[in-house]
Amino acid sequence: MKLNPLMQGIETHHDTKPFVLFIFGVTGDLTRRKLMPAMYNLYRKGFLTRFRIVGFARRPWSTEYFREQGMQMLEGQPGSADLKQQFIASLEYLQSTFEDPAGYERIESFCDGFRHRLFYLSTPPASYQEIITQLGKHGYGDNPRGFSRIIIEKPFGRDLASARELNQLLSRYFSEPQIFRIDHYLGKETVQNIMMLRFGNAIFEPLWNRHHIDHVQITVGESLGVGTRANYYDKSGALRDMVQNHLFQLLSLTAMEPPSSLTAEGVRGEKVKVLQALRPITYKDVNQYTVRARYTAGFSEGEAAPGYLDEDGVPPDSTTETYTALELYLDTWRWSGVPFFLRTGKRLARKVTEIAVHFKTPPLSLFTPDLPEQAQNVLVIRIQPGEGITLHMNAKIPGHENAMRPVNMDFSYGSSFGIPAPEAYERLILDAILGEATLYTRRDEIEAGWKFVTRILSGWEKMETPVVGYPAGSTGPELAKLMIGRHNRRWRKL
Ligand SMILES: NC(=O)C1=CN([C@@H]2O[C@H](COP(=O)(O)OP(=O)(O)OC[C@H]3O[C@@H](n4cnc5c(N)ncnc54)[C@H](OP(=O)(O)O)[C@@H]3O)[C@@H](O)[C@H]2O)C=CC1
Ligand SMILES: O=C1O[C@H](COP(=O)(O)O)[C@@H](O)[C@H](O)[C@H]1O
Repeated sequence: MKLNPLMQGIETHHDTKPFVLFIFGVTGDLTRRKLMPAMYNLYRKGFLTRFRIVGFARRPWSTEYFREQGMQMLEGQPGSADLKQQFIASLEYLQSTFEDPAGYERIESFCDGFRHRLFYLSTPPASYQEIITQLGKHGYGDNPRGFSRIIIEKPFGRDLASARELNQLLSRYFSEPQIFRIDHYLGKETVQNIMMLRFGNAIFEPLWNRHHIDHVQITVGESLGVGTRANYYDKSGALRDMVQNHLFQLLSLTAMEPPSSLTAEGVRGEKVKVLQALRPITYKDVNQYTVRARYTAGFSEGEAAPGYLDEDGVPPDSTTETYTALELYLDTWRWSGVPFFLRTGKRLARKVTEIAVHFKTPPLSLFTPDLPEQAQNVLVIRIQPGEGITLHMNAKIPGHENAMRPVNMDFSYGSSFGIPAPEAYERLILDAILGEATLYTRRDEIEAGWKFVTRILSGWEKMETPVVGYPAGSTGPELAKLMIGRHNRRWRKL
């Protein structure tokens, strides 16, 4: 493959076939912040040879205006102005509403000279059905001359029934290998590294089970509040927005059995078994194994922060949770009896995503201090920020006594590799172009996750589970501390 002379000399390993990418909802926030920079960076790094990006949205933009906007979307990205102009020249605009069949009839005319097509649905979820049906009815699910793929943003449904409905609709027009359901956590380097850590090193796997592991904590904390997204978020809440997708992906990768191959089917086949092995939380147990909460006024990063109910766009009678914590069990030989504690929330003390594997304490205590918690080895996989892995262990304090204290063994991506990790969307879009689906969620995975979560949602409704408060900028509600405290364990510091 010939490298563009303006490119920065980064070696590429894949050669993509010429394709047209249709972005539905191209005037929206996701395209501006993530998709356009990701496509540009793939181009800059030499992954894309011949391509066209067609923006499909309602606003009366022209192709010229779209290109101007496109340049603005690349502000702050590396590379010369000439390189950016080269990239921008591949943009075209198709103005239409999603409901108007005439818009879809024009799609073919943007494909001249290109055999392969991708349709990216970066739109309000309420529009997915309309767009899929229109694409299907216009025959874009089939493409005898090349590939035709569809990428769908989250949220994929809002419960089991709606996720199934969406899957059924998709399957009328597209086959499973043509469908790419996005979970951007799978595009994060550190998330991909979970499998490398577990299956690329011989030392962890023998310990990775109920004989040696006491419990696992998975935390996705955010310091930001709901921001400008109340309209979407208030109809969703933390359980739907974060647990069903991102936290369940982290759980699956942590708890899965080794796949027999690294193919999409091999990996996804093992991941789905984890979700299927989750012990269901019945409505009677919902208040024991789950916590729901929302932030009240407080201080976040040194500034006064309003409570959720006072955020713009949040209805005064909202009962949406901005925090949830779960105690989960996997009914498998490997994990029987090992609790998995999951928590996620907005407006917490800091932004942190991590998986902490807490190992059992030594069977006999020989050294001081004899504090079980300190003696516990913990392997912390830091997804973000400060990407890396830390092993907490105990070491002798220098001196004449046999005293010990916890110390850390650290691996940091920044200092070990010295190159910035690509943005999640970069990797994910490239994989869709290449037809590689390992980092996308399969139909049965989505449905298994929703099945578990929908049961909790109806339990909350039936038991009228209260939404307790936690101050903005805090480490979460007291109830979550009590939940984990019942087992003489406690959450890691946020
Ligand atoms: N933004 C983010 O950070 C994230 C977003 N997502 C998901 O990505 C998707 C897109 O999000 P986002 O970009 O924020 O959404 P926006 O609301 O910013 O953009 C919506 C887009 O859809 C277009 N649109 C809406 N209705 C119609 C219609 N009837 N006909 C034609 N065009 C229409 C809008 O066009 P116009 O403006 O011209 O009216 C706009 O381009 C959502 O599913 C969201 O959940 C997922 C993770 C993060
Ligand atoms: O999907 C979503 O993820 C973000 C958090 O993503 P991260 O990459 O910053 O960890 C979350 O803020 C948002 O509510 C949710 O829709």
